[in-house]
Amino acid sequence: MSEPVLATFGLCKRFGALAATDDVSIDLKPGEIHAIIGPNGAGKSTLIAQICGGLRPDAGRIKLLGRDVSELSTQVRAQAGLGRTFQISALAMEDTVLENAVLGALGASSRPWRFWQPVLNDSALKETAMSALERVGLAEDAEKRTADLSHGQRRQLEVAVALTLSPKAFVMDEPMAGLGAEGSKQMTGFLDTLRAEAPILLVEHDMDAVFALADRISVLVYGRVIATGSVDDIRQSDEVRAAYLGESA
Ligand SMILES: Nc1ncnc2c1ncn2[C@@H]1O[C@H](COP(=O)(O)OP(=O)(O)OP(=O)(O)O)[C@@H](O)[C@H]1O
Repeated sequence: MSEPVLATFGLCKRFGALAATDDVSIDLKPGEIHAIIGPNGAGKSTLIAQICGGLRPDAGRIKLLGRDVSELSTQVRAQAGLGRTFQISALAMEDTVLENAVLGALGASSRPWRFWQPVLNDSALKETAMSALERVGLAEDAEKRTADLSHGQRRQLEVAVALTLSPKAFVMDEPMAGLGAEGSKQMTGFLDTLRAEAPILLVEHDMDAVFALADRISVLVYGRVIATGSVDDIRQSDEVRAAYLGESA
């Protein structure tokens, strides 16, 4: 069986008396999309923040490609291959599409920040950024102001920014949010192709997308993983239906 690209071991995070994540051990295997679902407040964002380095776990470890990254900063984890997209856009709206992508590529660059040279004159960074924009179908919009993109295009740009880091694993927080039916369908198709590049840990409320994409689903309820399995396993689980799916049925 193939080694996981990303794995958590017993992650815990408490906010006062509340266990936002409680002994969460999940993994992400090469080529797969592993979806994390759960009701509002289940701990999904807390889990992602711990994996990506924004929140320090009270207990537990995180490994990326077998390397313990638990003590590393968000930026170093990104440079080590953790590609992240956010629930709320982290793009600079007044900058162009290309500038946003170049800034992403700069995060991956191991060269020191050459502030005497305008970033956009760095042809290597620009090339990396343009090739990421091409991958997501935004090359023709490179000179547009990011604020002038549609919501769906901004989501694609976020993926392009993550792509500039040549990620070994993606962690995506609700990439379908606000996209509408057609946009979700397009993004679903895109993520389906992206898994060949790097596996995706996908937090998503859009169950059509989750059921279409996920190789495995883990269900988080009150900070605990109550089930992990295939789409069929999860759909047929009485425990999951009672705890989660039943809510919206
Ligand atoms: N900084 C914080 N301080 C206190 N409580 C917090 C903090 N962050 C999250 N929580 C609480 O921890 C629990 C888990 O929150 P989290 O945002 O991780 O859930 P979620 O599954 O991502 O929810 P949603 O689907 O609504 O995004 C919630 O009860 C939330 O109120």
